Order: sequence, then C-alpha cells, then structure tokens
Amino acid sequence: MKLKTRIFILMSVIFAAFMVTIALYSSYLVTQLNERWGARVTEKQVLFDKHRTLQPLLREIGLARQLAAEPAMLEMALHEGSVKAQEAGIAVLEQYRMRFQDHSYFAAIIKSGHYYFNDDDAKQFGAQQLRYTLSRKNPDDAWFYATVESDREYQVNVDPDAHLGNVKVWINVAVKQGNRVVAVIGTGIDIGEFLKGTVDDTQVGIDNLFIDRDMAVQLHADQTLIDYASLTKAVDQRRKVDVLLRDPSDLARLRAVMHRLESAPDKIETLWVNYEGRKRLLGVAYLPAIGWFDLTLIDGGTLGLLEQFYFIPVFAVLFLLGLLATGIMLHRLVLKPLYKMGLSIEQIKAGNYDIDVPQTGTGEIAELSAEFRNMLDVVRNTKQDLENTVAHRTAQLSLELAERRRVEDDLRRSETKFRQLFELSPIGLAMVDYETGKFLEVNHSVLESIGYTKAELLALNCRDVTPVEYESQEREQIDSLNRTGYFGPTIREYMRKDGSRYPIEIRGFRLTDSDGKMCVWGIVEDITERTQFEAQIRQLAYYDTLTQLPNRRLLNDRMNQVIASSRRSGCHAALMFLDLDNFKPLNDTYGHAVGDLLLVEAASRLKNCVREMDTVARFGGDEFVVMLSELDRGQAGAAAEALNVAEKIRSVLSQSYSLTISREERVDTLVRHHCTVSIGVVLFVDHQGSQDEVLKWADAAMYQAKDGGRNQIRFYEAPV
Ligand SMILES: Nc1nc2c(ncn2[C@@H]2O[C@H](COP(=O)(O)OP(=O)(O)OP(=O)(O)O)[C@@H](O)[C@H]2O)c(=O)[nH]1
Repeated sequence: MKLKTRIFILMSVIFAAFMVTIALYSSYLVTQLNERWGARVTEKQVLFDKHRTLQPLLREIGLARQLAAEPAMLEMALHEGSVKAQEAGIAVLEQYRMRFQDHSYFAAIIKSGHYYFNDDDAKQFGAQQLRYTLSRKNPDDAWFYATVESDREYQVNVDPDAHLGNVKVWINVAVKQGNRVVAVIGTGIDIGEFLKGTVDDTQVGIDNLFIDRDMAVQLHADQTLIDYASLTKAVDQRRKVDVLLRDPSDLARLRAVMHRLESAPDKIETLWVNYEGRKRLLGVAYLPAIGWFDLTLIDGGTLGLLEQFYFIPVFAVLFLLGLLATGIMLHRLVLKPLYKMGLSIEQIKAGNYDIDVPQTGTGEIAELSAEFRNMLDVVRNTKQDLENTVAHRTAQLSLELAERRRVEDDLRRSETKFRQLFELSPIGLAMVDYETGKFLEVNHSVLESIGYTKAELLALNCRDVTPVEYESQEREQIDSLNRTGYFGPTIREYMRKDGSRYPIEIRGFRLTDSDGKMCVWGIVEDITERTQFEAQIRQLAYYDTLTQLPNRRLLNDRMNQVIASSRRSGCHAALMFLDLDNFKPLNDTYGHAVGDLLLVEAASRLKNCVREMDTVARFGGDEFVVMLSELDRGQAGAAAEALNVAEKIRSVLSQSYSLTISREERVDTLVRHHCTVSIGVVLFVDHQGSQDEVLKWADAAMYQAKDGGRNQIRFYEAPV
C-alpha cells in the first residue's frame, strides 16, 4: 500500500476516533450538565410549589387548631343541650369564620352527630348553622368517623360535600377532652380556588401534583385524577400516582425517595422518570405538616437543557480542515519529495544510474534527499568498482580457465596414457570391490587369459573364477590385506570361461578410489608360459635329453631320498651300475645316431624291468644306473630280490636290437645289433656314508663283471 493511501487512512481513522470521542464526551457533558442544571431548577420549583401550597394550608390549619382549642368549643361539644353553651360556641365559630380564607366553618359534635356549618356572608341562613345530623350509615359521612378514629390531631382531606354540593380541601381538627375526641371542627377551601393558587398555577412544561404517603393523588390540575376522600377508602381502592407514572421502576424509585424524605423532610430529591411518554425530571419534597409529598415534573425543554453541543459540527469541520491542511502540507513537504525520489529509485532499478536526482524538500526531507544523492554517488562508484572488479576477475578467470583446460588436457593425455598402459599391459591388472570382491575394472591381459568379455567379467566376483581349493588361500590373502594392506605374490589358478584353469601369480594392494570407496588392485600375471618354461628347464636339468631318463643330478636326489627312506624303514635298497658291452663298434660302424637309437631302446627296456617307485637313470655314455628301494629287510632276501631284477635286466638288454636308420631322400636301413650288459650291484641299508661311495662300490662291482667276461652280474663285496 502506498504511503499516501496509508496517511489518508491514518488521518481518516484519527478524524473518526477524535469525532467519536468528542461526540461521546460531549454527550456525557450534556447529560451531566442537564442533570445538574435540571436538578437545581427542579429543586427550586419544588421548593416554590411546596411553600405556596403549604402556606395557605398551614395558615388555615393553625387557625382551625386555634379554634378547636377555644374553651367554648369544648363546652359546646359537651353541653350542646345548653342553649348558653351552644350560643357561645356558635358565636366563637362565627367569629373565626370571617378569619378563615373560605369564610366557612364546620363543627360536628360526636355525642349528637349534629353538623354545624356556615359560609353565608349574606346571612341568608340566619341562625340555621345546624344543618343536619351525621349518620354512620351514610357513606358521605364516613370522613367524620374516619377522622375521629384516626387518632390524629388534624387531617387534610379533599372531599366533595354531598350535602353542600361542592368539593373542598377540608381541614379536620379534633376537639378533645383529655384523649377523647368529642367533636371535629375545621374549615374547607374550595378546590377550584385552592388549585388556582397551586397546581393550576404552573408554567408550561411544569406539572405539579401532591400525593399522600400511600401515593394517592391529593391535588392535581386535572381534578378527575384526584383521589377524593382518601381518608375513607381502603389503600388499594385509592387513585394513585401510578395512573401517571406507568413505569414500575419509576414507581419503585419514587417510593424509595419518599421513604428517605420522611426521615429528612427538609431535603428535596430529583429523579428522571417517563411521564406521558417523555423523559421528565421529577422533584420530590415532603410536607410533614399534612403528610403529603409535592411532586413537580419538569420537561427538559422547559429547563432549557442542552440537546447537544452545537459547536461539535463546527469543531468537526474545523478539525477536518486542519487535517486537510496537514495532509496538503504532508503531501508538499514529504510525499511529493518522496515521490520524486521514488521515480529516481525506479530509474536506478531499471539500471539507469546516470540520472540527475534533484535536491528536493526541506528540513529532514531535504537531508534525506541529500543523503539519497550521496548514496547514489556511492552506488555509482561501487557499481563502477564492481564492474572493474568483475572485468579484472573475468580476465583472471579466463586465464585460470585456460590453465585449467591445459591441466585438464594434460590430465586427459595422462589418463589416456595410463589407460593405454593399463589396457596394453602384458601383466593382468584387475580392481575388485574390497567388501564384495566384485570385479570393478580389468585390463585386456586378464580378459585374454580368462576368456570372458569385459562385461561378463565385471558381472562376476573374483571368487567365481577361483577354484574351491584356493578358498583357504584367499582367506589368508584377505587377512593379509586387513593387516598390512597388501598380499602376495602367491601362485594359484583362475578358471577360464570354458572351465579350464591356468596358473597365475597374483599380488594385491588395498587402495581407496576417488569416491572414497575401498578397493583392491590385483596384479594378475598369467604364468602359463613361465610354468612351461620352468618345466622345460627342470626337464633339461634333471633328465637326459636322449633317453628322457633322470640324469645324474636327479639320481643324486633320488639316492638321497632312498638312503633316508631306507634309514627310516630299515629296508634294504640296491643300486645297480650298468655298462653296455661292445657298444662302441655300433657307433663306429653306423654312426652315433644309430648308437643313440640303441641307447633309447635300452632305456625303454630298462624302465619296463622295474617298478614305478624304482629309478632308472642314464649315468653317461652307455652307462645306466638302476636303483631299487624298499627291498627286504634281510640282506639275503634283498640280495635275492636285487639279483632277480638284475637278471631280468641282463636278459632283456641282451635281446637283439632292430634299429631303423632313416636318412633324407633315402630308403630306411634296418640294422640288427646284439649287445649285452655288465651289472654291478650294491646293497645298502642304514647307509651312513656318501652316495658317491655307493656309486663307487657299484661301479667297482660292474668292472668286476666286465673283468669277469662281460654280460655278468656282480655284487659288491666290501673288502675284508
Ligand atoms: N652313439 C653314442 N655313442 C656314445 C655316446 N656317448 C658315448 N658313446 C660312445 O660309447 C662308447 C663307449 O665306449 P666303451 O664303453 O669303452 O666301448 P665298448 O665297446 O662298450 O667297450 P666295453 O665297455 O669295454 O665293452 C664310446 O665309443 C663313446 O664314443 C652317445 O651319447 N651316443
């Protein structure tokens, strides 16, 4: 919401609040003033009414009481039959008659019931003061008996006189002998005359009436409302003030006021009541002399009460004008300069910083305007600084970007290099998840050996390609990784996709990848060729290339094993040294190749002569060694067993050899050759000496066989 609108609303609210407050307060003041003013006026009026009514009555009452106190009255009441007393009494009555306002009197004698009355100034009645005789049976005479029985000294009673045909305000005074009422005397005032001087004689807007203690109306300008002869009626049959005050609450409050005033008769109280449909101020005074209450009702208009403060609309207009003037001033001094500054701000928001902001307003607004201009300068400078900084930073960023691109290119080249290195490495490289063992990355070398595609292998776990018998080895590797961060190198096998196996040498390193994930880099070397090569070397090292029989080196190993075994088991072993007889002529005649054929054939025959556990070795040239193990424990048995085998060998090797000579582009030539063998045998058990000794002994025995004529078997016999 705009400031202008808000100020307008604020001023409207202030105006409304102010006017409501003023209206309420003025209403309160008017009420207060009216009530106080009305109360004062009413009190004066009530006092006036009270006294102008009471004054003539009190005068007549006083005169009547004075008359009642005349001795002639008592005498007449007691001795009415005495003419003297009667005449004296009437004389006094006539004397007082002229002093009464109405020029009338009455006297009613209890004993006789005679009612004397005279108001005849013209004396037309003459001596006929005795008018009639009162009777209890006559309702019109009830006033008399009520006065007698009331036990009060005097009473005021408004009553029509049936005998006289007029209505009077009667003053009834008891004539007493001691406490006994003997007569009632008094006077009357014509109601018309009395009202003229009291309730009739009121101003417009002022009503005056009198009520007795029981609220019966005693005097009112409208005589039809008067409760005549109240004295003689039951309380509930009287015409009361409720014919005028119809609101029960008004009546209740009036009753309370009357009750209070009986205790404080000098006071006057006022209260607001509804009277004839209008709000009237009611003043109440007590007339203790006659037991009546004076009620004076005054109309607000008559009181000249204020309806309202007429200056309020004027004040409202002035206040409104003041507000308008304030609004205009506010607009010129504050809103307009602010609006101009607002326009400048809009331009700045649109990016136009090169505007000229005018100096505007006065006082604080001028200061604000100046501060705004200063601020705009600061903003301009800051913007310029910012642009410079941005340009500088942009240049820096361009350089950094170029450098970064260069680094990224280097990195990419390096990555490509290492990727190529990884892929082209002849050594297998594989990365597996540390937790699950799943393959994460493998290079070409691994794939080539294992037979899986890359996608297939990356779907597998390293345990899927490891034969079950290596499970314990794999657990050790995991332990090693946990402890040291690496394992290996160890040799085991992987299973290819086709189920075949191949040997690998594997080592692993625990690493954390760029995502912080633990993994294991495995260097997996396919050692199939190396294994084969090692086997070849082993073959060359331990076997004779011509006959494929163990050579001397392997023979030495086997001899060590047999010597140790024989020492443990106690079984005899035998070593036979064989040398073919007359081999050289074959070489010489047909060449070494044919000799080789014979040597190969001889080796084959030898192997067939012994058990799997026995060893047949070529010692060199045409010399062979046969070693038998686990022979009998007894020497004789062992010698027999050895001899048996030696005989078999000698026999087999002595059989004719058919040797086929194959030459390029020539027909094969079959050569038959016959040769024998000389065998030297040594038995040994629990041998403590060197193997060379055993060989030497066997060799010696073999020479004995040679010396013995060849094709013989000789056992070594230790010199005695
Ligand atoms: N073909 C062939 N001949 C060999 C080989 N090694 C050694 N010889 C020959 O084997 C012969 C062995 O000689 P001798 O044992 O003395 O000859 P011999 O005829 O068997 O004589 P006696 O043993 O005394 O009966 C020599 O002529 C060697 O040249 C070989 O690997 N191949």
